[in-house]
Amino acid sequence: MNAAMNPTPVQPVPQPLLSARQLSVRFGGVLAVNNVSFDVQQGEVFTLIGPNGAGKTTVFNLISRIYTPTSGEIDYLGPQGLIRLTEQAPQDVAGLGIARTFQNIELFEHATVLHNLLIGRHTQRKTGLWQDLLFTRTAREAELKAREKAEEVIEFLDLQHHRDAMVAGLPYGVRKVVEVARALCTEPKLLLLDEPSSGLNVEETEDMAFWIQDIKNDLGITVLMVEHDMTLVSKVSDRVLAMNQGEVLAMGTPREVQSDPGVIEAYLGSVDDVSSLRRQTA
Ligand SMILES: Nc1ncnc2c1ncn2[C@@H]1O[C@H](COP(=O)(O)OP(=O)(O)OP(=O)(O)O)[C@@H](O)[C@H]1O
Repeated sequence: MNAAMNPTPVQPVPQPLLSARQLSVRFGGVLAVNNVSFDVQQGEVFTLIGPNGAGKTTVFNLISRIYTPTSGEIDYLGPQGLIRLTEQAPQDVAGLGIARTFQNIELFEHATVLHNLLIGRHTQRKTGLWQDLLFTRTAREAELKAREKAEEVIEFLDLQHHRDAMVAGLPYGVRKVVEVARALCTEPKLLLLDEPSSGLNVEETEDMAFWIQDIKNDLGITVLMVEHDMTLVSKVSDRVLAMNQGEVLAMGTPREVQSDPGVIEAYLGSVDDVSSLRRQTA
């Protein structure tokens, strides 16, 4: 058999988990997002950075379906195959394997850590109201599975010590981890983290970086985050998308984006800021 009859096998290109195409969002006279396209690959940590008002949160809210784009679309490789995410109802997003945390923690303050996790898991429940009320076998099995998952996540994120504590009494850094835990209880394919380091001190931010790496490496979950702390961004991101005034400025590895002249000028502003960024990411 000659070489022409036995060609080198072509490696299949992995399908992106999420593909945003030419997204634009207009709020009255403000073009918050202008023709933004990007792919998020399966298993990567993809981070949106940019100065205040760049449009990061708006892009984030398009993915979690809080907003609908003025134009453009987002495709997503969900548990049932490729779907047009921008056509899904907001309340269906969690059921599609997309979980999120919030910049300002949104937990039930007067419930324990375990109960918050069980509530988070509720989006996965396939049982109906009557099954739950009558506590049928299916409902019992779902309840058992929810508890197993919650315990597994508590152990994974080292929250055993806080398992039965009221959220209201926990330090802020622990609450941030509980929010991540609640999201993980839904067994997401895509985890959206909105400024995971906001409000955390240096040590807590380092811990958060470890958790994000473990979530990616040990659980194989794809992470898309908005983040300002460049130390955290550089440590955990595979790729970074820098935005400014609603537009894409640069996309690439943290190092590539950080040395992009457009990013340095628009995002960092001054030479002092650039040196401080280099020190942080060295
Ligand atoms: N619901 C809204 N109604 C009107 N304007 C909005 C709305 N949401 C965002 N904007 C505007 O869109 C632009 C982009 O805002 P966005 O919150 O997406 O930026 P950001 O990059 O997340 O900023 P930050 O880092 O401060 O959170 C800003 O000019 C903002 O004022």
